[in-house]
Amino acid sequence: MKQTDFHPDASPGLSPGLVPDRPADRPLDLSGVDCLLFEDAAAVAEAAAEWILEQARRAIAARGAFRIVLAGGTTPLMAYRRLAQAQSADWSAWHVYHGDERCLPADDAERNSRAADQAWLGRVSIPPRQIHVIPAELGPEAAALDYQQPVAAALPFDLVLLGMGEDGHTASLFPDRPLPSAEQEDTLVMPVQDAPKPPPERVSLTPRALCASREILLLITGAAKHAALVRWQAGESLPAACIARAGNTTVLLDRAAAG
Ligand SMILES: O=C1O[C@H](COP(=O)(O)O)[C@@H](O)[C@H](O)[C@H]1O
Repeated sequence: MKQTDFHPDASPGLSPGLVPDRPADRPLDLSGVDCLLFEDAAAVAEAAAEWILEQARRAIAARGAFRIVLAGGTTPLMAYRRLAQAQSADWSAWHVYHGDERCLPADDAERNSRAADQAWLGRVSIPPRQIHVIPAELGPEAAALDYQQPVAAALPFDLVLLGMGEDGHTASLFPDRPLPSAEQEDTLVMPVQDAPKPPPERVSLTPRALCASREILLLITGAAKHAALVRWQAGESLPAACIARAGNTTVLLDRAAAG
C-alpha cells in the first residue's frame, strides 16, 4: 500500500499539552496539525530541546523511563547540541532509538547515529545499552529484521522526533514508495531500497511504529523546505503530512520554511 493509505492503530492523544516558552504564532493550516512558528532555526532548536526535556521529566515521573526516537538529517542537530548542555536531565532513565538510518559503515559521517552521537549522545551519560542503534551496516533487510525486536519492546514511545526532507519525506519514508502491506501490519521496521536521496539503501521505522508514540514533534527549518510545506497545505499526501496527521503531532517551524 502507498503512504496515503496507512491506518496506524496506535493510540496517540496522550499529550501533556506542552507549550514552548516563546512561540511566535500559529501560522499555517497544515490539515489540522498543531503548528508553532519561530523566528529562525536556532529558536526552533531551543524550543525543541526544552520540549524534549520537559517530556522526559514527565515520562520519568510517570513511568520511570523516557523512550525517544531521534530524527536523522541535519535539522535536529542544533537541538541535539543544546541537549548535550542540559544540566538537570536524568540521563540514566533515557532510552534512545533511531527513526531511520542510512546503510553505510557504522562510522561513516553520513550515518544518522554518528551525527547524533557527535552532537549529543556521546557527550552525556545515557547508559550505552540504552542507546539502540540501527545496525544499518548489515544492509537494509538484515538491519530491519534485527531492529524489529527492540522497537517492539519499546512501544509505545514517549516522543518521536522527526524532520522533513525537501520532497516531503520523513524518516526514510519517501513519497510514492511502497509501505508494508496490510498483511504485514506487525512490521515496525522496514528496509528501503532505491531511496531518491542518497544513500539509496536505508532502514526506516514504519508509519505504524512512528505513530505508536504519545507525542510526535516534527521540526521543519530553512527555505528549502517551503515548497514541500506548500504541497502539504494543498492537500498532497506527503509522508511527513500523513504521519503528522495520524499521530499526536506538533510541528515547530521557522519563518524561512513558512515562507
Ligand atoms: O535523509 C534524511 O532526511 C530527512 C531530512 O533531513 P534534513 O537534513 O533536511 O534535516 C531526515 O528527517 C531523515 O531522518 C534523514 O535520514
